Amino acid sequence: MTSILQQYGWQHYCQKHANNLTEDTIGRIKSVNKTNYEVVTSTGIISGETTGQLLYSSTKEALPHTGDWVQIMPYETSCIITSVMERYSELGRKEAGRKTDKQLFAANIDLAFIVQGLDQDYNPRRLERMVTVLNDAGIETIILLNKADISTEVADKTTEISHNLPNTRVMLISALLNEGVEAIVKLMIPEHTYIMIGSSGAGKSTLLNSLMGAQMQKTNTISDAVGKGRHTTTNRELFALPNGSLMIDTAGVREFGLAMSEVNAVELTFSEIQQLTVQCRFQDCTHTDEPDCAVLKALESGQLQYDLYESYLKLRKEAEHYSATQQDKKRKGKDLSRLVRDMKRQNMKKRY
Ligand SMILES: Nc1nc2c(ncn2[C@@H]2O[C@H](COP(=O)(O)OP(=O)(O)OP(=O)(O)O)[C@@H](O)[C@H]2O)c(=O)[nH]1
Ligand SMILES: [Zn+2]
Repeated sequence: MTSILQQYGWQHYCQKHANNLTEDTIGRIKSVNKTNYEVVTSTGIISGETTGQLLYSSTKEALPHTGDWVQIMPYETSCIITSVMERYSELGRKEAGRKTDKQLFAANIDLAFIVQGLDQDYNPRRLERMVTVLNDAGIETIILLNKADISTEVADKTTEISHNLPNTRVMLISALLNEGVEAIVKLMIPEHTYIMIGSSGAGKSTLLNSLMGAQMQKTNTISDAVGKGRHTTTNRELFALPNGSLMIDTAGVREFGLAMSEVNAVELTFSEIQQLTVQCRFQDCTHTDEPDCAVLKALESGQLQYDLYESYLKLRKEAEHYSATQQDKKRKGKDLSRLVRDMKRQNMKKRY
């Protein structure tokens, strides 16, 4: 019989980070509520708090987050978290109002599903941003275009996204009607951890419901072992699905700013542009004003679309800004938006 820890991916984690810890001293964070944690342990799902030392000696980022594996000391019916174990992936965003601080969403994720509705939620630029962030975090990504049942331009929109993001798998679903969900269930691997991200109203909870089937338990996830009727107000929670996989739901995530360190991630996302860049005359071409730039040529000929190029420049600028290295900082000096405007103007002149 698989233990509850195995169900929550302990063996999968051990394949990534070998260790000789025993199951009774470890746990996995299911949800976070300020300084209180819901922890999956060998004895069940219990509540926990960090030691004072961990709380006061850590940056926000280093504190336990949903999906984290932690070392614990059982204490009566709850536990004390003594340390956070090494993460194999982490997903974060830029903190509002701050320049480079990262706010973590979740840790130890194998694959991310970006859920976007084909209604007014549909926004290719936002998808590109999200894919870029996930590329940067080294997390495999699948785009789920939801609400296929009520959209009129399903084929056009799907083609547009597949064209702009050819390296990212796109799946069409209707979470509400349970269409396309079986295909998702099939590709999920037991013990692997998945996350759903997307705007409020995209259909994440509906999809989670579909994936959970009859076992949906969102409103009563707090273990009775804790004995408190505490209602969960967290917006990030790890669920064990009937298919043996784990899913983190991130309800209410509206803004998804970039917290990228790698400019390369932007290039990876815009593979259409990346393919052109190898044809530029200069290896360090910024594709903004250099002679014999293949990207600029493609823009002129209409082979490359302006909005995609603009999106690329914007994201690259953000990534460069975030990047800590001096070399990258030098490159960000150019007024890219003005440049794009000038180029558009030039193009208009040519046309008329
Ligand atoms: N027509 C249609 N409606 C859907 C579909 N999926 C979700 N909806 C509806 O869209 C609305 C929002 O869905 P939710 O699942 O609550 O969205 P969410 O992404 O969880 O939103 P937050 O919890 O605010 O982050 C609900 O009224 C759903 O019934 C779908 O495939 N088709
Ligand atoms: Zn170039």
